[in-house]
Amino acid sequence: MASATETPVAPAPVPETPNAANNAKQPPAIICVGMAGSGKTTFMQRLNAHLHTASEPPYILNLDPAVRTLPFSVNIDIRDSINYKEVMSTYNLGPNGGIMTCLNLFATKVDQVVGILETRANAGDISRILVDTPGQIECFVWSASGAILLDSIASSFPTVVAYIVDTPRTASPSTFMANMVYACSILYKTKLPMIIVFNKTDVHDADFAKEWMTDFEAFQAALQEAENSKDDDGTGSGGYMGSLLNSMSLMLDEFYKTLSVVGVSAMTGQGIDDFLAAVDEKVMEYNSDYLPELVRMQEEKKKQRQAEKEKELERMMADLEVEKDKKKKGKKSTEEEEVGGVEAEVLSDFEEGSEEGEGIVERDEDEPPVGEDEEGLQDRYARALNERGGNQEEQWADVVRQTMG
Ligand SMILES: Nc1nc2c(ncn2[C@@H]2O[C@H](COP(=O)(O)OP(=O)(O)OP(=O)(O)O)[C@@H](O)[C@H]2O)c(=O)[nH]1
Repeated sequence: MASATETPVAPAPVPETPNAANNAKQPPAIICVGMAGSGKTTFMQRLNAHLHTASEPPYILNLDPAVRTLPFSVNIDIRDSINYKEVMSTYNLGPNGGIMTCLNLFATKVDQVVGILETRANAGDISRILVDTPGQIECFVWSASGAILLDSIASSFPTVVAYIVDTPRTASPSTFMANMVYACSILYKTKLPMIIVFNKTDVHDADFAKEWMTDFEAFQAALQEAENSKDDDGTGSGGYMGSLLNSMSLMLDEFYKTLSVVGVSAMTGQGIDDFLAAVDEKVMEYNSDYLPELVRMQEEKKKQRQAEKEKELERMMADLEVEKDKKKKGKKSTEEEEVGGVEAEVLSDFEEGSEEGEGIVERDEDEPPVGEDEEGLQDRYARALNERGGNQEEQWADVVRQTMG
């Protein structure tokens, strides 16, 4: 079976270094992630209706290729450019592989998508960008293409992740903890400001969750109670599970401090204003904490790429030099062959350890006797000096020029 990774994955586009001042003025992008059935689509529908009523129309982006129908109109839809069923059958993929492959294909168009968003944002006719994502969170958050899409949006717009939680199904300490660990992993992966949205509060109030997140002892008490009985999953939390949850809740205490928490009902619209207030708060956090870090990281990447380019150039130049040297050497050895081998002649003049001369090279008959040549040169200097007037230094310079030249 072909794997999703065999299909083209977008070469990580290099988002332009974000302009901090410009980014701060852009409308916020809200990325809705959450487990299947948590109510992402219904939440987006409610948010869309709410913003339209307030005459602040959002711009909607759907990144879920597998969704059949959406109860609101979408401005950019992954399904318009990629057919999920066709991708599955072409590449012989299962549902998750199909989603990942669609995202991979769509990520190759991310520049166009961000370009469209920027044009609309600059025209000033959108208040927020809402992004719906597949319920299979890992297909989006942990995939290369998901990261490319997120990074590209986040480098152009103040971006906030809204993690939607199905509140009634999170009422037991163990499922609550599992959800929080998942949220923590998303925060760790995206490094974006996050809002935990406890949805379906019309069915189950989210106060218990807020309490567990702020009061460690309250969570411990709930844990103890679950240990003593069977929790609503019928699994219980006794034994090692209890102590594991205990330690995890301690660890997550720090994580909770970085979050905004709101309870909403996508069905009734309750809590939507609180959510929008939390978005404004997180946009401030994006501008103060995330953006400078993003700029720093992208500057670093740019430098790294520049250094790599320079290294590549150096290597290329070195290769060229080697080629040149090789050519020169080739030429020289041909010349040497032509003149009968200069090196061979030199070696024959210095017959090391030979019986006749013990390493002393005998001079040819036509060579002047040793020392005569040097004396001749000195004589010539002296003669020239005597022939010239002027001070000694000038004379000497002239002589040197004459004799050497
Ligand atoms: N009572 C109640 N039900 C809700 C609420 N929000 C969503 N639901 C229901 O939860 C179910 C799942 O909602 P969706 O919006 O499709 O959830 P989703 O997260 O988009 O699902 P996937 O696209 O499959 O990941 C639907 O039956 C909704 O009607 C809510 O606030 N209250």
